[in-house]
Amino acid sequence: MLSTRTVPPTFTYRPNFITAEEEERLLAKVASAPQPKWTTLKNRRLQNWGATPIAAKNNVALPEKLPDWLAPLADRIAAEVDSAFVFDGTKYGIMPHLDGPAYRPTVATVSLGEYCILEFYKRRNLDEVMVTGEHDDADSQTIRPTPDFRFLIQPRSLVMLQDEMYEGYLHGIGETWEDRQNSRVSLTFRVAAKVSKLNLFGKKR
Ligand SMILES: O=C(O)CCC(=O)C(=O)O
Ligand SMILES: [Fe+2]
Repeated sequence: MLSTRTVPPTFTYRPNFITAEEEERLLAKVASAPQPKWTTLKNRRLQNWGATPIAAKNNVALPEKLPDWLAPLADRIAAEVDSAFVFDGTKYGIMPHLDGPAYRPTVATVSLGEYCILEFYKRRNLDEVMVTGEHDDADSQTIRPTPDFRFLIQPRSLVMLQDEMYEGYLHGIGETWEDRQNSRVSLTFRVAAKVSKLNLFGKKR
């Protein structure tokens, strides 16, 4: 961390939020998901569970339950969490971005397997990229500015970005050049801002 004084209070870091046994169970569940559940991005792949805001539908999400292996963890974070993304592999980092308005301004991330360096950049103007959970590393050739602050995020920890940290700062993950023992898997939990009253079959709930 470069400076504690400038970090807004809406950043939360809880080391050892889950136990090593829970971490192992979650990693096994992620690994056993059926192949079509994975979407491959440039530098990582993702699984989406629960509500997914659909950009083409003005970010309205279809209601969908979290699976049994994610729901208890989501409940421990907040009762209303309805959306989870699983990311695998961040060796090449993630460009600074905002998670965007499709979700309420809180994101909670549980890290598994490996550490990462989470970097924050104060948002300078309102035109800066707005991207949602599926954004990827499209412009990874861009030179990164120096972050305003950065944190070492350990596996099994919980990170929460809320309000000012969610909306007033871009976040990204630094590239890691050294060979690593493990790949990093992250579980990001959010609450969709707008959920449709229709279920998956187009019928009213
Ligand atoms: O993997 C992480 O810790 C965060 C990923 C992220 O920022 C995102 O997918 O929006
Ligand atoms: Fe993000």
